[in-house]
Amino acid sequence: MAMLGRRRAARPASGTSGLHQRDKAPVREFADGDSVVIERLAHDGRGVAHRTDGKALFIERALPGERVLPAVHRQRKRYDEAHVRELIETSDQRVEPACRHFGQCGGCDLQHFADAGQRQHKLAVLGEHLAREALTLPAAPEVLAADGHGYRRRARLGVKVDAQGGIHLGFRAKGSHHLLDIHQCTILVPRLTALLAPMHHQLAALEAPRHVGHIELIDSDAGATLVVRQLREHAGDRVRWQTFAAAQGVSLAWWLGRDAAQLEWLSAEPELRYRIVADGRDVTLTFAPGDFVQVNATVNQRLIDTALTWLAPDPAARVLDLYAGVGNLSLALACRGGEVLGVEGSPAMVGRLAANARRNDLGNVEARQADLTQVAEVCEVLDWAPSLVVLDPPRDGADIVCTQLAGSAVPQLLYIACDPATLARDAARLVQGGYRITRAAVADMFAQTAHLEAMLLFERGG
Ligand SMILES: C[S@@+](CC[C@H](N)C(=O)[O-])C[C@H]1O[C@@H](n2cnc3c(N)ncnc32)[C@H](O)[C@@H]1O
Repeated sequence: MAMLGRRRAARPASGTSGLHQRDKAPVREFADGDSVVIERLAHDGRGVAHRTDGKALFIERALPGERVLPAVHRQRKRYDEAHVRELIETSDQRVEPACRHFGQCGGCDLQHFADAGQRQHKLAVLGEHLAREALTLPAAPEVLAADGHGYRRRARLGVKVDAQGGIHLGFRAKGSHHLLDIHQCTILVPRLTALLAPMHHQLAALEAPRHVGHIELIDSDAGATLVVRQLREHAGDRVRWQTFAAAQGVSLAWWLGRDAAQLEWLSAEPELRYRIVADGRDVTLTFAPGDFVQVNATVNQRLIDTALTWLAPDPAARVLDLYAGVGNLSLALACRGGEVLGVEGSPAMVGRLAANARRNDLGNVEARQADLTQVAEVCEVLDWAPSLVVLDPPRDGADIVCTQLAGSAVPQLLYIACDPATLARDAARLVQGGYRITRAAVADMFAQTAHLEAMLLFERGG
C-alpha cells in the first residue's frame, strides 16, 4: 500500500490528525536523522518500520508510506513500541479523527485512516492470515461496508470512583486498565451518544456511585435502554435512576447484586427488538440484555443479504445454523422455505430463537441447545443431515466443529468469523478435508477499529 502524499514541513506531533493525546514518556527519543518510513500496518493497526540496526518498531497512529520521527515508549527484546514524535511526510490517506478522544480511548485504532484505507488494510489482514495457512482466495473478497460512524448499537461503559471521589464513566484507555472519561463517541448510534453527558450528571447526583459497576447501552427498535450493573441495593439511588430514565425517555434495568446478579426492570420492560429483511420480508428479532446481537445493523443486513445470495437455499434445503444466537441468520435463511435447525449454546437464547421463529410464523425453524466445543454434541447435530451449514462462532473459532465437518459430506459451508486468525486455522482444516474456498467477503462491522468480520464460502469437490 504505497500512499505517500504531499510533503509537509516538519512539525510537532501534538494536535494533528490523531497524533496528539499521548502523554507516555518516551524511553528513547530518536535524533532528527533517525526518521523511519512506515512499511505497512500491523494487524492491530500500528505502523511497522525498521531502525537502521534492523530492529522492528510498532508505531501508534502512523500510516503506510509516512516518514516519522518516532519516540519509543516501550522496549522489548525483538521490537520496540513507539509513538510519533514528529510527522515528516504524511500519507494522503490520513484524515482528521472525528472523535476528540481518539488516541487516548482504547475503543478505536484507525480513525486517522480514510475509510477506503481501513478496508484495504482489513482485506490485507485476511489474506495474510490465510497465507500463513498456505490458503489462497479464488478472487478478491467483496467488501460489505456502511457508514463508518454512528453505527454501534450496543456498548458497555465502565464506572469508577477514584481515591479523590472523582466519578468516571467511559472506556478503557488505550493499552491500560485505566478508565478514560468519555463525553463523545462518534461510533455509537446518535441516540446512545446523546446519553453520555446526561449519564455523567446522573452519576454525579447519586448518593452511592461506588455501587455502580458498569452501564450497558443498548439501542433497539424500542428505543434506548440502559442496563446498570448495580452491585448493592440503594433505595435512594433506585428512585434517582427511575427519575433519570423517565426524564430521558429511556428504558432502565439493574443487574442487581454482587454475585449471581438478577435483572430487574426499573422502568416498564421494553420489548428489545430489531428488524432484518430477508428477500423483501420483514423479520423481527427480540433479545434480552446479555444476549449476543451484531453491533452494526447495516452491515448485519449486508451480511444476511450476502449469505442468502451465496447459499441460495431452496425449499428442499436443510440448513444447519451453528452458533445461532437469537436467530439472526436462522430466520433469514428460513424465509426461503427449507428446514432450518438453529443451534446455540445459551439456553436462554435458544428459547428466544424459538420464540422469534414463532413470532415470524416460521414453523420450519427448530431451535436446539448444544455446546459446540463437545465432540459428542457436535456429532449429534451433524446427524441431522444438513445440506448446508452456516457457522458464526465467537473469537475462539470452531475447532471441534470444523474437525467434524472436514470429514463430512455437507456440500456447502458458510463460515462467518470475527477473528481472522481462528478462521484461517479452521479453514485450513476444512481444506485438508477436501473443501475449497469459493467466495470471500470482508464485512466492515467494526469501522474505525482494527477488528474485522470475514465470510468464507466452502464447497466440496471440484
Ligand atoms: C458471534 S455470535 C453469532 C450469533 C448469531 N449467528 C448472530 O448472527 O447474531 C456467537 C454465538 O455463539 C454462541 N456460543 C458461544 N459459545 C458456544 C458454544 N460452545 N456452543 C454453542 N454456542 C456457543 C454465543 O452464545 C453466541 O450467540
